[in-house]
Amino acid sequence: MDPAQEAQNRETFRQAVTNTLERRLFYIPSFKIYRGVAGLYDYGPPGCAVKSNVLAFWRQHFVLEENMLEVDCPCVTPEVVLKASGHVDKFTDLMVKDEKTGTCYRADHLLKDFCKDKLERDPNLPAEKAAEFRHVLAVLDDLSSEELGAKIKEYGITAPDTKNPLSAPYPFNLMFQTSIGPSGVSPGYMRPETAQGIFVNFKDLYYYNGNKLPFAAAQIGQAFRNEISPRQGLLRVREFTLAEIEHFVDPEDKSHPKFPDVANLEFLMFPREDQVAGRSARRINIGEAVAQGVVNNETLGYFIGRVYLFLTHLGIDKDRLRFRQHLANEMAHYAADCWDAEIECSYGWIECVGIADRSTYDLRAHTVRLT
Ligand SMILES: Nc1ncnc2c1ncn2[C@@H]1O[C@H](COP(=O)(O)OP(=O)(O)OP(=O)(O)O)[C@@H](O)[C@H]1O
Repeated sequence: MDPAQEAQNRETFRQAVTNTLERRLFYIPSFKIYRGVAGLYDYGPPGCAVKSNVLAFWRQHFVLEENMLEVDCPCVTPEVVLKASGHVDKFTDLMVKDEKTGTCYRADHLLKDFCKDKLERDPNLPAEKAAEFRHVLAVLDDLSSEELGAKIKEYGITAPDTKNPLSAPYPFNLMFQTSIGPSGVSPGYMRPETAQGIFVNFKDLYYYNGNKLPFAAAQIGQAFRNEISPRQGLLRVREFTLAEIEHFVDPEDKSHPKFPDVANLEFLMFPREDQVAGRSARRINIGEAVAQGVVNNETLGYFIGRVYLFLTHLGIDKDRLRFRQHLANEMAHYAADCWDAEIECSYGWIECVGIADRSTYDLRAHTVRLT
């Protein structure tokens, strides 16, 4: 089937599924009677039931089976915590503005849409150009602000709704700001991740664990990100439930006693080198990936394996599940190595779980702030 027809069929199928889910109240655009707010959704009765089943299984698979220490921390977080963690200065996406209307777009999304559209819908695209667009898609997350701006200019990309020219890309902080208390002098943010609640409690949790490493702490709760232009339905929203684990390990010894339990698993992996070279994801044995240094250490490998088991038990097709290593620039400000579990759906490969070796970044950051 030609690519344009395939893209059209995918769109029609997705529309049908979306309509059914909305009609049956799996989810509803929030504040719909007031015309809604982009990126905010309510779950109706069946949606609540699915969500609560998934979270119950998550708690069983990770927290209970691994004896993790569960915590439950506030969503409103004082600025000092998120300043120390780096989120105030670095939790940004690159944004471009329609120069006439001021409408904002995520710069990387516009470039991605442009390249995908050319590849899918232009039957006369020369092979050389097709290879170039494929390369841009492969390294998209690695592009700097200047490189993104240059590509947008080179390809003549304009605002999707008006075709007006776009500004140069600039960073936009994704956190919702607020103030704590009536005086307005105590700034705070709605947490963009639940992990910081675990890090600031590290000392007490370590004590609770008998002053012994390794141990893991877990938290399920709401996270808030003021996404620039949310789309893709429930996949990219401004408030969502995160289930996070922080596993604390001796930085000099990242072996994991239960690694042999997962070492024989084999699944699709997409290491950094393969992405840059334009190769496809391939089946790799996780034991070998760790032995060859493709995955940095046993602890990271163990959790990649456990996430694979979690997702496939939930019913995710193993042929549509891959673990993709972050490119060098793509990694969040805190990560030393990072692998995303991505699931292929009608929007393409979508990140569903991030598994990062955050090294000592967070504990150091809070320690430095307090000394
Ligand atoms: N706006 C969002 N809406 C829904 N889920 C999200 C959103 N942002 C992140 N997630 C999910 O939370 C997980 C952990 O977030 P993480 O900080 O790793 O995302 P991220 O790498 O910042 O996302 P991206 O780079 O795509 O913006 C992701 O794997 C993703 O599944």
